[in-house]
Amino acid sequence: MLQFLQSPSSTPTRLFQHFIRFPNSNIFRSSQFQFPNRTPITVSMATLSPDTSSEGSITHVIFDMDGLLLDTEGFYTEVQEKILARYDKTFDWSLKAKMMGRKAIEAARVFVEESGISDSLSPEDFLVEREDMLRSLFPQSELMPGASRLIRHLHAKGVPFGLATGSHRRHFELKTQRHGELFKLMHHIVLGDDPEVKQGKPSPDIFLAAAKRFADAPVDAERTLVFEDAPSGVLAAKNAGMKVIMVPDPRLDSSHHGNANQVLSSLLDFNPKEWGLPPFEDSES
Ligand SMILES: O=P(O)(O)OC[C@H](O)CO
Ligand SMILES: [Mg+2]
Repeated sequence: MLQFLQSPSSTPTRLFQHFIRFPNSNIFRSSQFQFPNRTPITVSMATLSPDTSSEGSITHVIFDMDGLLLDTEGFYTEVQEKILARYDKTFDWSLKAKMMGRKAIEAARVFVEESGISDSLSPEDFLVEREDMLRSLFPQSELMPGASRLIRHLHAKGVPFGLATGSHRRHFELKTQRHGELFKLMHHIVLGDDPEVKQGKPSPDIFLAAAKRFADAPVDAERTLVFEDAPSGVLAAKNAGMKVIMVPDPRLDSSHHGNANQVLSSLLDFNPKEWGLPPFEDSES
């Protein structure tokens, strides 16, 4: 049974789920979720089969962090909803989709311009305003379902893996302060304020930098598998020539799924064998 978010304030309940398998073996999953105090939403999600060129070939793995390993995207949403409410505006998922995964200043520019408040609030002032609120929330960050299991599995099997997050150093430290033991298992970590990351996702900079830092670099981009939750991150991985599995929030519009090689509802659904990686020992996948 899948779990979604571990934060008690945002945990949805799955009301029902259907799976339909089509002849090309793509699986379409339709689920209805009930979020606390909200009307139920229905999510249809394609779990795309990996294309044949990726099967059996992955040698290295790169993880995104926010919204993929850590349940932190809700903090950004909460704070940005509060800021926009001051201008009698609503923060919705179409704007969220354009911001997530990006470097802070790049996301800030999108926020003030797309919401139409750039005459009243500069991107820099927006970052200052949200900073106090975020700093008090980030230490509460919880792991996403399946994150610990997957990281510990890859580590135990000797598969090289690293982290590539748009988060800058100060935020990274706050978000991971309760999860240091797990993040220490990463071979290396590339942050959004790394000098080599000239442009944030969807530029490939951060994934190219992460690929260069493996002990056995250079690595083959086509044999590198990225896990991402954000549309900008999926594009960044594809722009780097890598394979990408998207694990999106169910509220993200499914039009953003198309660029990924595979879309999963949860890291718990990942099947390493499909990608030539050692299978989990606690299940048949
Ligand atoms: O999703 P990440 O880990 O690249 O982080 C990006 C921002 O900090 C949050 O959207
Ligand atoms: Mg992310």
